[in-house]
Amino acid sequence: MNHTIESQQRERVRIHVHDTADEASRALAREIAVLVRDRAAAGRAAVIGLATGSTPVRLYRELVRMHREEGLSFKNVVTFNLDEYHGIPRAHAESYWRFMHEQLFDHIDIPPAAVHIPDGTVPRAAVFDWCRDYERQIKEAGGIDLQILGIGRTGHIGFNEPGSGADSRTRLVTLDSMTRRDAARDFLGEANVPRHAITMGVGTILDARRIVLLAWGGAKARVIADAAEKPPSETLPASFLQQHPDATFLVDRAAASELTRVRLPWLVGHVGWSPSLSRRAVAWLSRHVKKPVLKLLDDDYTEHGMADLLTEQGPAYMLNIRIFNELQHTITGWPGGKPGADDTHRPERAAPHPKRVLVLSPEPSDDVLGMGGTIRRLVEQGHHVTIASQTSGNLGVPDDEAATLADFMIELDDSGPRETGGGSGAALARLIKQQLDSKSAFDGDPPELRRFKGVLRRGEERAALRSCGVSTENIHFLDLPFYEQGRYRQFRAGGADVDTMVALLRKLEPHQIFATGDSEDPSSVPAICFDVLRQALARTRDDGWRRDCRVWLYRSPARDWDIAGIDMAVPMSPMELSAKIQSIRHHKSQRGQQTGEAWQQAGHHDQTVARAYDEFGLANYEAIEPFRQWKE
Ligand SMILES: N[C@@H]1[C@@H](O)[C@H](O)[C@@H](COP(=O)(O)O)O[C@@H]1O
Repeated sequence: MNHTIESQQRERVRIHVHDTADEASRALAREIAVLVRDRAAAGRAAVIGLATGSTPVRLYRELVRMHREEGLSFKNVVTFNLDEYHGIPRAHAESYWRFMHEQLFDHIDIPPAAVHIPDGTVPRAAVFDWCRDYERQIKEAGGIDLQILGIGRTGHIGFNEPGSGADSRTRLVTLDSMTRRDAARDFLGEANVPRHAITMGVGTILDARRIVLLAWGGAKARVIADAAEKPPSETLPASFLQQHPDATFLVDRAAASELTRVRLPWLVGHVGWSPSLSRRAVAWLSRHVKKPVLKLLDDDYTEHGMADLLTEQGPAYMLNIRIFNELQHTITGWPGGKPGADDTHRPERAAPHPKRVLVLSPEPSDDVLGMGGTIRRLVEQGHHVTIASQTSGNLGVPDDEAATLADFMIELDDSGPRETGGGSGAALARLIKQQLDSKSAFDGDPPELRRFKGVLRRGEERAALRSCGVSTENIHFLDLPFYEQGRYRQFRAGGADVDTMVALLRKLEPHQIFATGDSEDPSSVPAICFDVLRQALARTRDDGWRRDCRVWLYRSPARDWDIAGIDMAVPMSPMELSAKIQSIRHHKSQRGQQTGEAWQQAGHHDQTVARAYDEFGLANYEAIEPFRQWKE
């Protein structure tokens, strides 16, 4: 394994970091095209192992484009898919069979007989023989030339969960609880996620001549670093790829962010100590040696590879105080700026006051989850707060929630048209009930049902924001078209989405924009919403109001932030935290979709940030909502 340079010395597998997932996907598509064409020229088949999930979607789009625009033919291609849920029919909306056809096979000229996907409908008693036959077919095809992989947060490849050995073969497996939780969104509730799957084994995968594992977004960063830098072990099946002679991880910047060369570069070579890197290093050291910053000694620095930082910016006493002050200055109870105060060391400017503040929420509940406490403060401190929910979020509403509301409306109507007015509402409710009754588990919702579910989320959003003090006329629902016309993993934002965003920005001319989703999985709703904002900001770059506008990022509910990356920390008292939790609980349709309710997670994350500030030697708050300033 001689591929590493100094900064990559901890990496036990080849890793290519691309700026974006699109760029990485295009690079892999080019590699596949070369393989396919070379084999065609030699009169031979190219055997490719394929993966499902959000991750390879961009790759498949690019291959379809190459087929349509560049004449890339798949007539000599044979494919073997990694895995499939067991116990769901092919027609199920979430079957991998359907996924592969919708994403790729229906759009290219691959012969149907050349496509192999594990069969999730094989009866339990026949699975063992079926799996052996799958292995035989792979061998007969000459083995896999190139295997494409995604990675689950448990470190699984295919559905080889922790505990899968390096010599495991194609078989029936039980899904891990984290994997089922991650799939809960697609299946509208964890309870609907199948418990079993058929998957190629780790050994089957390792037999491929070349392997490329793809990963995008910050949620994958930890598992990518572990899979690349820790010794191979069954607890993290992707780590076995280290033992393969030709395996590559192809990742975007966000997914690379936990690699030692990115997170702790001073441990693997000489670095230039920029202010932000010094801050990160000191925060890390304090956590690592479990000492508040003001107690760090020169020896602590030198023993942890930071002697040159001391030489440049020390001694420890001076450096400690400087970083202490920097982090101290991120804390503010005035997220819109403190009017009339000296703002030299405050995260936000004092003037103008009040500010026009725009809070963007990818789906209706993201705003209160990420910054419910801060929204309340901004309103209390007299700012003009407008909230815009970018998408309707209707895909996130379980059927039974819609049924409950429809029943309620029908009941009102049945109890006497005079009192209720009767009429169109109840007629709609009856239509919704009909649609729910006749809907198969395999299909998407008809447009009326989606609108109805959207209305439900609007009601919840208004209730949640009302409890934060925001008045109803300041709540906008953008219903961005990419979401209304799409479904999970198939979203595609376009000009109409950006136009909507630009129109809102120009109407409000905000001094502050709060948004989220910047380093998420690029096919997730928050990431697409952020990208739409980014494009709208690029289009309005020369508008006069932009000179006085700051963009703040709030944290997505699923992840912790290192305190060194926080530019503004808004503390909450125990009362304020419980008020925030009450606001979140108004999003009733979102409850019970997974173990660990959203409000518990949000509270837990805010308390984790507060604890990190405390352990660093700053004030001890109940909870903190963190923000980062975004720069183009
Ligand atoms: N069986 C699939 C894996 O093959 C995939 O890699 C993983 C990650 O999915 P995503 O790409 O959506 O993050 O999900 C599932 O568990």
